[in-house]
Amino acid sequence: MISAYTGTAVQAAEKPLLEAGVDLMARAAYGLANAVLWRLRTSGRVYGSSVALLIGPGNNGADALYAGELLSRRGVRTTAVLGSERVHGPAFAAFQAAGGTVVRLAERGVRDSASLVAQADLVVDGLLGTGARGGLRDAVADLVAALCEIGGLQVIACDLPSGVNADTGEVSGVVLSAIETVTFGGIKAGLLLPPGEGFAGDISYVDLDLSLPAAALERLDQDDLLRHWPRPGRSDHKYSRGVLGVVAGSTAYPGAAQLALHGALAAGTAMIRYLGPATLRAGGLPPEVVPGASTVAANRVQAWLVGPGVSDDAEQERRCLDAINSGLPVLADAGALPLLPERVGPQVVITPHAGELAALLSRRGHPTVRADVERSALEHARLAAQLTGATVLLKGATIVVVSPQGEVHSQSEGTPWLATAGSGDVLAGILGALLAAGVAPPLAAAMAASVHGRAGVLASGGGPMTASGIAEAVPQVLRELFEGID
Ligand SMILES: NC(=O)C1=CN([C@@H]2O[C@H](COP(=O)(O)OP(=O)(O)OC[C@H]3O[C@@H](n4cnc5c(N)ncnc54)[C@H](O)[C@@H]3O)[C@@H](O)[C@H]2O)[C@@H](O)CC1
Ligand SMILES: [K+]
Repeated sequence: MISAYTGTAVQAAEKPLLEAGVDLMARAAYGLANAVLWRLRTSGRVYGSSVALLIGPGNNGADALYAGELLSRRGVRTTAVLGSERVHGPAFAAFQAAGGTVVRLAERGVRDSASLVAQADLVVDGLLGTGARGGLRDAVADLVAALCEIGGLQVIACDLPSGVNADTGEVSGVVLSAIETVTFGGIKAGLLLPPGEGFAGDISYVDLDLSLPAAALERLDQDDLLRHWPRPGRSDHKYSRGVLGVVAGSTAYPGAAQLALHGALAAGTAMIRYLGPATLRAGGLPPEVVPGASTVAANRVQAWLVGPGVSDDAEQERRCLDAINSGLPVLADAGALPLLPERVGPQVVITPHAGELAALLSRRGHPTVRADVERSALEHARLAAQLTGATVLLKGATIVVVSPQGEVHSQSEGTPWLATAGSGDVLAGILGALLAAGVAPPLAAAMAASVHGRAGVLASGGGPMTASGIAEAVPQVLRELFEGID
């Protein structure tokens, strides 16, 4: 499990150590300098290479300056570009004493400074850290905009990419994309949330031995999947493993039902009862799927998956609503989202993409458009969880899961190739399988997101794939997970 924290929580945890005289900054700078040295070494040489340091007014700039001091002492040509008048005095003095060159943005100007920085082998972004309020401003913003336009820079972010909110991952204004972020004391939640994660690159963690509070966000890893993924025991039979009821598809969209069913079967559901249009029931279903009784109440299941491909079909919509109101664990996706009652119980999971979440919030008196959700994904997912009472899985390159109790997960194992028609239906199937097996909604949502992403990577192999391909890859992902146990 990867745990992440708010900037405020990390700062509060630093306080007692700082008061006890522990030089946390030296440890942070040492970790940062080592990350830079490793990058320089793997790309050729350390001695004689050049590193540009972008320096802001606070302790984040100080970390970068102290790292610059260490690099200078290793024979790296270091140039600090000071973005503001204010700079951490002792760090600045140490950097100069080690032979670092200083350039002031106000004197050198944006264009000249940008071309100087662009010539360096590596750039360290030490402009803003956890003390930032909003994004980069004025000439510093212009400098970063110019650097983004030049492109191709190898940037290492100090603690977090400047302009990314440490707590929420929101991005204000222009941000330099890093190949790596070296973060101190605790991984900041904003590095694992969209859109901030997209700027962070690889995340390296420098442990400062802080006593941290409960995590603000958790990300499941391979061990968590292995620990929690349901596997049949010797005494299990097809019913005891959890029966899933599926209300999906319509005459207009039969494919969505197929994909959701494939997803659920691939993820290990041993018994599925399907409710849908007669055309699909009469031969269009995977052979493993059992046609269910026509009403929700007449089917014995452990969980429901409702909504994929449900459109303009009053009978299917009625079933979706009955399933949502059944009191059983239920995943409501796509066509079921507009049918969601004002409030539901915590056994309900919804899986909107940004546009669907915006529509759901707008229907509940919070006018929202897709771009708002994309800009501050966590805030909107959290609001939807509070308003509806459901666990919310917000789809995207980084998937965010928020429970009505406020637990936050994020997963981003996927590949951009996953953005393909039907991919969400397969995800719904995987998640439905977990709910039917009795996994609690927030954990089920995070595990489904993780396995869907992994299956996408496997199916893609670096190229295009189909949604069916994702479902076909799921058993292999699980086989690799279970390898060597039992
Ligand atoms: N507390 C500590 O001793 C440690 C802190 N560490 C570093 O310290 C950082 C936090 O330091 P600070 O609290 O000084 O925060 P920052 O380095 O983010 O600087 C905040 C200062 O910048 C100014 N500022 C805020 N928003 C701005 C904006 N949008 N544009 C321009 N200026 C703005 C404000 O004057 C504020 O005082 C962490 O990110 C980390 O890099 C590490 O060295 C580990 C130990
Ligand atoms: K930074």
